[in-house]
Parts: sequence; C-alpha cells; structure tokens
Amino acid sequence: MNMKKIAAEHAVQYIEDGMKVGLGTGSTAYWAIQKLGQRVQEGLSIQAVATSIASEKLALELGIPIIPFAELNGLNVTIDGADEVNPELHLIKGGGGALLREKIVAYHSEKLIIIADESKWVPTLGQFPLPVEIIPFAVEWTVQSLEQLGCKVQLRTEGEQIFITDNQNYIADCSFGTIPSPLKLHNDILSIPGIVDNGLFIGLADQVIIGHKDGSVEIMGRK
Ligand SMILES: O=C(CO)[C@H](O)[C@H](O)COP(=O)(O)O
Repeated sequence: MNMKKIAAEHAVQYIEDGMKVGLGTGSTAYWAIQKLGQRVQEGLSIQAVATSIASEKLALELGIPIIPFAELNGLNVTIDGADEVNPELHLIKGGGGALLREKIVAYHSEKLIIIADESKWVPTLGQFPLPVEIIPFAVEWTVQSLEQLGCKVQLRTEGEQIFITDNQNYIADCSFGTIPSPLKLHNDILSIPGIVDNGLFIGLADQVIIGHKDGSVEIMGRK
C-alpha cells in the first residue's frame, strides 16, 4: 500500500473549480500533483503556483496552469509534504531542500494541508535533522553559530558537490535529537545573520492527512 499516494489523493479531493492552489515538493507532493493533473485533464479549472522548479516542471507537463505570483493575490490552499509532524501540527520540512519557497507559499495560503505517511508522525520534533537554508557567504561562521545552539551540522551535499537550493543557497542539516521548544529554536536560528530560513513550520499547518499501511487515512487539524 502506497501510504504517500493515499494521503495525497485524499487531499486532492478538497480542490474545487476556481481555486488558487500551492503545489508542494517531494515524493508525497508528487502524488498530489499527479492526481491534480488528472483532474485538470478531466476539466477541473484551477490556478497554481509551485514551491520548487521540479514541482513546477511536473505540473506543466501534466497541464496544470502555473500562474505568475504577481497575478495572484494569495492562495486558497496549499498541499505539501513534511519530514516530521508533531501533535501540535508543528512541522519539520525541507528534506527536499525547498523549505524557503514552501514556507513563503504556505504563509500566503488560507489553508495548508500536509500529506504524509505514518512514519512522519512523531511525539516530539527533532529526530529528523532540521534543514536550515543559509547563504554561501561566510558559511563557516554561520555553521559555527548554528552549532552553538547545540546541534551537529552537516552541510548538505549532492554527490561530490554542495547541494544548491533553487534560490542558490546552501542547506545545513542540523541534528538536535529532540526539539522541546520549536518556537524558541526557530527564533534563535533566525537571529543568526546569514540564515535565510529554517524548516520549522510553526502554526502554519491547518490540516494533516496521514496515510496508513492498511490503506486508511487519518485527518488531524484545525479547519
Ligand atoms: O519539505 C519537503 C521538501 O523540501 C518535503 O515536503 C519533505 O521533505 C517530505 O518529503 P517526502 O514527501 O518526499 O517524504
């Protein structure tokens, strides 16, 4: 049973004609974009923006209309994946390196629906290394400042090369083990110059749809 696909396809049921939709990034969002593409080919009329170059490419291949940001005044809904979700619906995101665009799009959405397989549901955030997007300038100093917050930092690589985000930045993966106060850590990280944003999404998710092994979905959320 493909738990990511089940959660994604459930979320896409909520998309209606005329909606402005944000498209997430990653292997779960992939299934949502596929399903949305199918519905567009069957006549659904939506306008969309994407959170990564990869998701935009996929959407265009499937015939989903991608609209310039300047032409849209916010979004009705965004469907995106997550690396960890806790019971307060705070998230760690950015495993795919798209956290900055994902956070911008989520912030401007009336509703953020998170889709995930059951392995992403955790009592406390932090087992998954927290992705932090940093600018390349003085990267060594920025990494030192992150380490002073009590984590082990790994600059993300792709093969032999440093991983470069869609925004031409780096990702520092920060292993904290556990994050008891996500909001405090979020603010502490953002106080370091050179950091663009981090993968803690606090109070942004409205609904979380978890796909289970037995084919069922579980829906948690505020709206
Ligand atoms: O935040 C993300 C990309 O930046 C993804 O949503 C997150 O990494 C989950 O990925 P997947 O759906 O492949 O498990």
